This record gives sequence, C-alpha cells and structure tokens, in this order.
Amino acid sequence: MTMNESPRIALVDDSASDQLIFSDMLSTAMPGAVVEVFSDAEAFLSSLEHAHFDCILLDLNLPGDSGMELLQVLRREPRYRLVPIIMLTGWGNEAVAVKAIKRGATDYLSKRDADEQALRRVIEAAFEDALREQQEDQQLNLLKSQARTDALTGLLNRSAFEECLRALSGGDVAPRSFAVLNIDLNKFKPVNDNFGHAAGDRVLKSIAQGLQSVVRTSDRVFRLGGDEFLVLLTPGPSEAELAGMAERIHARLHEPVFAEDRTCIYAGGGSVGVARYPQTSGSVDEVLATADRAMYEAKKSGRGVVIVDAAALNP
Ligand SMILES: Nc1nc2c(ncn2[C@@H]2O[C@H](COP(=O)(O)OP(=O)(O)OP(=O)(O)O)[C@@H](O)[C@H]2O)c(=O)[nH]1
Repeated sequence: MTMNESPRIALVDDSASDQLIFSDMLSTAMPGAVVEVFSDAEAFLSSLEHAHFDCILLDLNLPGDSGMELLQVLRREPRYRLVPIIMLTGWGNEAVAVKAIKRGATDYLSKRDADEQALRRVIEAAFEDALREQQEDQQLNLLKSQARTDALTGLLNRSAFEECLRALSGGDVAPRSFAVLNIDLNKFKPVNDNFGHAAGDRVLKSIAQGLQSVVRTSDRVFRLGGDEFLVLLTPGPSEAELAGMAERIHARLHEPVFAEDRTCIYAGGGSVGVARYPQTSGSVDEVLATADRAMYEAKKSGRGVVIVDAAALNP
C-alpha cells in the first residue's frame, strides 16, 4: 500500500465547518489527492459499492457511536483491512481515540492540533504503517504456503493433507463425499541407483505434473513423501467417473519419462489403491487406511488399480 501521486481520500465528518476546514487543509497538505466528503457513515458505506479509497479520515464524534461502528465495519471488510484510517478527534477525546486504535484505527489526529504539516505527517506515517503491515502479511502468507508445499514438485505436502483431513472430518458436520487414490510408484529406487538422484527428482516432478493434468479442478494432488502420492477427489465422483479417473491416472503413471538426452529413465508406472467415502464404512481415517491397503494389494497382485467397495469394478 504505497502512497501514490494522487491518493483517493475520504473525509467522513458531519460538521459542515470541519468539512470545509479539512478539505482546505488537505488540498494544501496533499496537493495531488482526490478528496471526497461524506456527512455520515451510511453515505460513505454506500459509496463503496462503486468507489475505493486509499485513506479515510474519520470523525470520531459522528452521531451516536457511528464513527467507531464504521471503523469496525471497515476492518472486517477484506478490502479495507489494511487501508489507513485516521480518526479525527475533538478536544478531550484522547481516551476514546486510544480505544479506536485498539479497534483497528491506524492513528488519530486531534482537530485542535491539526494543521497542514500535522495532517501530512499523520497521513504519510499511516501509509508507511499500512505498507509494513501488508509486507508482513505477504511474508506470513508465503511462509504458510511454503509450509504446505512440497519443495521438489510444488504439490501440496503431507501437512496440507492432514489439514485437509481435519476439514473433511470436521467437528460435528458429517464429512462430504470423497474418494482417495493412494499411489506408490513401482520400482522407483532403480532410477536413483542407475541414473542418479537428479534423474529420480526429474521423474517425481514429471509424475506430479502428470497427476495434476488429469484431475478435475476441485481435486487435490499431494506428495506424501518419497515416491508416494495421494489424490483426493472432492466431491466424490460416481462409480463410473471414479473408474475412468483411476484408469486415466494409472495410464498417465505409465507414460515414460525421458532424460534431457532422450534416454528413457522411467516407465515403471504406479500402484493405485482407491477407497470412497461414504461407501467405504468407517471414519475418514479408516477410509484412508483402506486405500493404503488397496494400494499394497494392487502392488502385490500386479493389478495396477484396486478399487475398494466397488465390486462391479473389481471383477
Ligand atoms: N530422487 C529422489 N529419490 C527419493 C526422494 N525421496 C525418496 N526417494 C527414494 O525413493 C525410493 C523409494 O523407495 P521404495 O518405494 O522402496 O522403492 P521402489 O523401488 O519404488 O519399491 P516398490 O514400491 O516396492 O516398487 C528410495 O530409494 C528413496 O531414497 C526424492 O525426493 N528424490
């Protein structure tokens, strides 16, 4: 939130004389600013349907408690969570101004002490604060997303998967339908042994891209670790769709992966165990354990795909 050349500033104040004084002061203090004046919270809020402001000067003494209420409404609104809001206070209002800061105001300025320099100083400082907060926010979001991402493939990682499971099992609300495909690559270790670890990484990345290319936008692909992947299909597809999806995934896993010199480094495919909720009885965790067992069964029997609780699909 940098202060641009011509910030849009809203002045919300019910006193006609203060509207004049502050509009005048703003035109000298911030010559490029575009200032819009509102006499009450309601008029200001309805203007937000078609306008956006970079900074708000808000009279703390609007009728009733509407100045403080407006402040809280704005801070709950994602667009205005970080926008500088400066409270204009009357004489002896410092205690209330401090309360306003606790409720999210960026700063306050006593009307008695206000002049062009003070106004400019407080607005510039508020923009700097907002910029700092925005950068901290971005860093936090980046850290959160890194913590949920597998660095090699860019897929969601095990901790993101656990988060997802908690949401699926979610408290008192019955989980929605879902299907889970537990995938483990076949004979992946020899890639590392024969072509080196970088070649193994190349295979894992290629498998990750392949999986992402075949699922629907509502589905999620995770790398749980090593050569173990998991696809979560939400909402759970019909039996026929699920069989089609499992087959597409299985086929995609079998596509050969080449080195830069076009040597084929992997074509081992994967074993896929599939379980569905609510068709597979038990809790969300039990459904996962079932998919895991199905994957081992697929690996042992060389069947490629084993779908549990879909007898018609597993002749
Ligand atoms: N290149 C690479 N290798 C990894 C990574 N993480 C784990 N591995 C290797 O992946 C291999 C996985 O072992 P296994 O699943 O037992 O090997 P596999 O040959 O696929 O065995 P089967 O599943 O029985 O066919 C191990 O050799 C790990 O060292 C990674 O991030 N990059």
